[in-house]
Amino acid sequence: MIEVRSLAKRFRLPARASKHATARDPRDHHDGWFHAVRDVSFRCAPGEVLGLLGPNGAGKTTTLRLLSTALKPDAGSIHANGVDLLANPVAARQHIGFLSGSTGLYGRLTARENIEYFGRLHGMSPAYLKRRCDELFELLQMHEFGNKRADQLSTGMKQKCAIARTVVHEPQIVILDEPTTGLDVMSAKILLDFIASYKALRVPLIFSTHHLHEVEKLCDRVCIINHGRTAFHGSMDELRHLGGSADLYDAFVGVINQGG
Ligand SMILES: Nc1ncnc2c1ncn2[C@@H]1O[C@H](COP(=O)(O)OP(=O)(O)OP(=O)(O)O)[C@@H](O)[C@H]1O
Repeated sequence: MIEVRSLAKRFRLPARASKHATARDPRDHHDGWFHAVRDVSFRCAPGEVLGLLGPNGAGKTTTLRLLSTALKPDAGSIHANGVDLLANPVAARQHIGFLSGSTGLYGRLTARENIEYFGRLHGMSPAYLKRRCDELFELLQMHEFGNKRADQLSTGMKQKCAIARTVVHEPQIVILDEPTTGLDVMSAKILLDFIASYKALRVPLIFSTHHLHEVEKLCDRVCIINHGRTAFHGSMDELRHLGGSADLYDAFVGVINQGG
């Protein structure tokens, strides 16, 4: 079980920017800091997929970077099965697979070499790594371009490769930032099936998206962030019936409008 409580993260603003702080975004203080994430809480149990939603700039990527321990929060806690991830972020990273916005692939290596490289960094043995690569190539349907250099791959191919790299070491927590960006319909379907397969593995998976149909299809639980705060956290059923209509789009818009 992943439990995130009251996370907060602020960024130092350049002097000129803080002078021009606007009243429009409540996170924009006149104190020289931008309070990107102010109070975010949610949980995700093994076998659950949690969707992180919110308007552009709401704080989703920052929250996922905090969760992955790439960024250190100013306040709040993150526990995985009762273990405090922030107490030992280096050890925590061994158990986390984090797909960030950038693919982070080495252009001169082939798709397969990239995945193998990251597997070796995680200390996987050659036999285990081969088995795992074969499995990922099958699941993500990557055979066609496995031997192509990463800098010659299409956007969608790169994204599949980046996802394979993220999960090569069979992490106990999977965090994906907008994983279907740039994927065509067929590739997105392969990826959505791949995400769904984590339910059977009982590995908690958290992903951000702007696509409500993906949430509808995959998620057990949803966290909606607005202006750096959790505006809604609950099950899909709770979200659907929030405003009386079963429509996800209406529910999402209602949560955002209510929060201001
Ligand atoms: N390093 C930083 N320094 C200053 N501000 C930052 C920094 N990183 C993020 N922000 C600001 O924090 C806010 C939240 O950004 P974040 O990338 O988390 O949003 P998001 O919800 O992922 O948005 P999107 O849906 O557009 O990807 C934005 O206003 C962004 O400009």
